[in-house]
Amino acid sequence: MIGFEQAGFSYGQDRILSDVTLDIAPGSFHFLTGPSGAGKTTFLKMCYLALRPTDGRMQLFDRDVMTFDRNDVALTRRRIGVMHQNCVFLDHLTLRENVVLPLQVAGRVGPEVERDLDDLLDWVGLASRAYALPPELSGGERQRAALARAVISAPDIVLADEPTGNLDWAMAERVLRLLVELNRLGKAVVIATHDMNLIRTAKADVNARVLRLARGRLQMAGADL
Ligand SMILES: Nc1ncnc2c1ncn2[C@@H]1O[C@H](COP(=O)(O)OP(=O)(O)OP(=O)(O)O)[C@@H](O)[C@H]1O
Repeated sequence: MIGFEQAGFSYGQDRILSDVTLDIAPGSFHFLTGPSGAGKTTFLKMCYLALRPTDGRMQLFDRDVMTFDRNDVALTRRRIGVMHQNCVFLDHLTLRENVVLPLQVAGRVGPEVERDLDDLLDWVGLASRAYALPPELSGGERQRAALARAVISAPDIVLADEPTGNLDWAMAERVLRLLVELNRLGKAVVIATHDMNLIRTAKADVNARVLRLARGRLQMAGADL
């Protein structure tokens, strides 16, 4: 699904990732951890084609990413849902309108989508907040709205960058549970996080692989987690 072979990434002269060899299989669950600035966001950006490796090889859905033209990138991104670290919403649109925006941009709205949207808002526990404006939402509501927006296109992969960063534990667990449910529905999930508690909690429920990024290298974390 996402395959890296001796892949690396540099911002100009600054080498961030080296020699990454990894396969993210359909339906798998990965945590990505490591110190601040280690390159977790950079790695996720490669996974959703915002960046391409500057060396080595990377495949996405069985195709070498270097062969993707703009159209391929746009089509492929629809198969990847992203919860960004600081998710941005359009403040003049309701939560419901913000969540459906990716489909609207892709010209894919209709009565069926409206139904799916209601189901999705219900699933994330935001049905009663559907017509609220983003500035009126709490941190936990924003994160769940970000998750709904990430999955509105029914992606095969869900990437989440610090999805529980500013949340209290009860809300963090709630967001985690939603991500675990998505994985049970067959989606590959990758979560970048500093929160070891979150990783331990998830490991009780899912067969998650923990990857640690440090000094530009990606390693499998030990069993002490
Ligand atoms: N667009 C950019 N141009 C140049 N350097 C960048 C760019 N984006 C990130 N960096 C640098 O790359 C390194 C890795 O950043 P990245 O955001 O991927 O780390 P991270 O592990 O996600 O950090 P955090 O946990 O703090 O979010 C950092 O040193 C950062 O300053």
